[in-house]
Amino acid sequence: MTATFEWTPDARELADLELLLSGAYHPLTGFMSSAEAHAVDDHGTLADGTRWPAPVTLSLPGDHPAAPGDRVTLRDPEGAPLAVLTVTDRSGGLAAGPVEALGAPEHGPFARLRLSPAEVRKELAGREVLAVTMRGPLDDLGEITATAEELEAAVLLLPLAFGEGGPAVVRAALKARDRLAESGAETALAVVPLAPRQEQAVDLELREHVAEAYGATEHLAGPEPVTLPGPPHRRGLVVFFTGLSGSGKSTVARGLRDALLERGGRTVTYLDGDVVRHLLSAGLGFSREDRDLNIRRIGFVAAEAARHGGLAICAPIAPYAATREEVRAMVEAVGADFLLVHVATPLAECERRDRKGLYAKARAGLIPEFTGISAPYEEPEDADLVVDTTAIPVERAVDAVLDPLVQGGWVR
Ligand SMILES: Nc1ncnc2c1ncn2[C@@H]1O[C@H](COP(=O)(O)OS(=O)(=O)O)[C@@H](OP(=O)(O)O)[C@H]1O
Ligand SMILES: Nc1ncnc2c1ncn2[C@@H]1O[C@H](COP(=O)(O)OP(=O)(O)O)[C@@H](O)[C@H]1O
Repeated sequence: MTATFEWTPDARELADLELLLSGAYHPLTGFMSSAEAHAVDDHGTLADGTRWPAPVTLSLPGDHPAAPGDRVTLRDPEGAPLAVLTVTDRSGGLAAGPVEALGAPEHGPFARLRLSPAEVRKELAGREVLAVTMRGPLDDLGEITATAEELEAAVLLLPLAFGEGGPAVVRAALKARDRLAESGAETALAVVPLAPRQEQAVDLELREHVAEAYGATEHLAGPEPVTLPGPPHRRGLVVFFTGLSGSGKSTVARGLRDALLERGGRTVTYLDGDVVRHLLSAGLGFSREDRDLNIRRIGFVAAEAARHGGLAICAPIAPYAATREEVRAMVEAVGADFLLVHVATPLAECERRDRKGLYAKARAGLIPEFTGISAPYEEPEDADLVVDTTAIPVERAVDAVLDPLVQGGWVR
């Protein structure tokens, strides 16, 4: 019996899916099996000997029930169905098989410029085409106009828009198109959601394949973007405190917030653990699943604040290392910095303080899954700062966090 399941691929996989469906990855029509991906890695060829530079795969956790013969509806993060994958192989943590589109995908900015290879080939039919794939601005158009003239070719700008920087690349391509038009070159433009590959040679070869699918007879790779991160005092920053209940997270986090507001110069979002649990995470308990969801929600809000250059302070227990790492990745993905502060006050001292009487209750077995007593706290191995508040006044603990922020240039 064929069963139908659901899955939401990650951003890179969704970008690959779009290219599979649009024909930009011709002759590929689906995701590769792990054997096919290895063959591509080892020999640079598909099973039939066709050259192909990069694995195009879809990860599916081992405990996902889809088996060969089943169908999986692939959805975007907002839940819109994009395609159906008919599973032909499940090994190596992957799901392989052909994909079929389900309606037209929804796009964000510059949706009207997401032309398919067939549309572009039709527009430029019968012409020599010089395709220029770009991930950053084209400062010097001389080489492009000279090559196009020599080949008597139309220019096809293919901004490779993926991730946060995507819209900026498309804006750069639109500018270049205007300047090329002024110089009299016939110019077309299509946005291609091709995520960069780590190895430059692989990336270049894949760009060439995609350009060819769009009808290119020649391909020029635009310069790599030079990303100069802004100065630290303008970059987003998340200061994420973690530690046992009673270790001093809230006290130090509040002190830091107040010190920053007194200095001025940065907008501060303070996500207090208790306030979060009353609003954002109301209804969640203290199972591993609920704690993880709580921390992901905090991370999401903090990353949104940091995306726009804000400084966010969070102070939950956050007992699990993997979840803290997820939050670090979420924050770094929006181009902001992440500072993990381990408030490493030992359990004995937290229990001695027992500010809310919770440790006594936990010892008496009245609170199940209490961190440090009957639930784990995974000590961070990746803390950027460690502060033990056992024997220091609050002001010193606050300075221990504020000083590195000033030293690092995040706060002036
Ligand atoms: N079972 C159990 N374990 C740990 N803590 C408990 C529990 N039940 C209630 N509380 C109270 O909830 C506060 C911790 O909530 P957090 O949101 O920071 O926890 S977590 O990060 O989701 O693990 C924590 O507050 P703080 O003392 O400010 O850390 C406790 O007061
Ligand atoms: N150096 C210090 N830094 C922070 N808290 C301290 C310090 N010394 C003593 N404390 C006391 O420890 C307790 C910490 O509680 P709290 O900040 O609510 O911890 P958490 O948010 O980690 O549960 C407070 O009663 C605070 O006054």
